[in-house]
Amino acid sequence: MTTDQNALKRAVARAALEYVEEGRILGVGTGSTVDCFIDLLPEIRERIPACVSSSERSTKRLEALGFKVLDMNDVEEIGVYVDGADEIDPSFAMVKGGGGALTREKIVASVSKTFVCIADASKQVDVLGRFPLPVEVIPMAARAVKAKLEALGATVTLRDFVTDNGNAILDAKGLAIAEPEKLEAEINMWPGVVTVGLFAKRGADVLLLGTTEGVKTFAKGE
Ligand SMILES: O=C(CO)[C@H](O)[C@H](O)COP(=O)(O)O
Repeated sequence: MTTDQNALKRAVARAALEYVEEGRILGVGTGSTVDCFIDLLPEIRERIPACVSSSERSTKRLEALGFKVLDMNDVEEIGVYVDGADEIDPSFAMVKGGGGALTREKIVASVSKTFVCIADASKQVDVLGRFPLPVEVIPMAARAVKAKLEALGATVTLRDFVTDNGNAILDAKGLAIAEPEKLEAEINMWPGVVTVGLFAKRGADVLLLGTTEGVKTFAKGE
């Protein structure tokens, strides 16, 4: 990653602070952009009673800074969820899971009112699929799910990684994802699939995009 890209990540992380609601539980995602966001949170500590987090990695970082991290089962609804993306298309559908946290990310996103995506400009695409699509699977299903992804035309690799949930990740390269919601629904149905890293049915609501001309803000449907 270049220094420029890092600067863009820090800029969108700072812009996301404005979306943190006073007195409400904050949903915190995972990744290098979110790390920048977490590192800025002490500046607005008094606004944040507690957080929920989408990974052990973010939980550790939050707790090291003195934030309370709640169990998702103790939380009914989250106001704002701030997370990154590996790709985002014009309909605000995303590919996520480059950091391996896709399942918990989807769970937190599903109970959040507003999903604020923070991303540098390199993540914006017309059609999803340039970034390999991560699929979290129960380990015994890896071979069967790999074969199904290959039948869709993907080149699939088993990531050398164990998720926070004890599962495996397949990375499917070479899919041009013209209908993300349809593909998300299809892959979700396969036996052994825990989560596909397509966030189309529940995509982002706001995109804060880091560009060389500054942070651009987009709202879904505008
Ligand atoms: O989905 C994710 C982790 O599972 C991340 O949001 C995604 O990989 C983007 O990460 P980064 O901010 O490091 O580019």
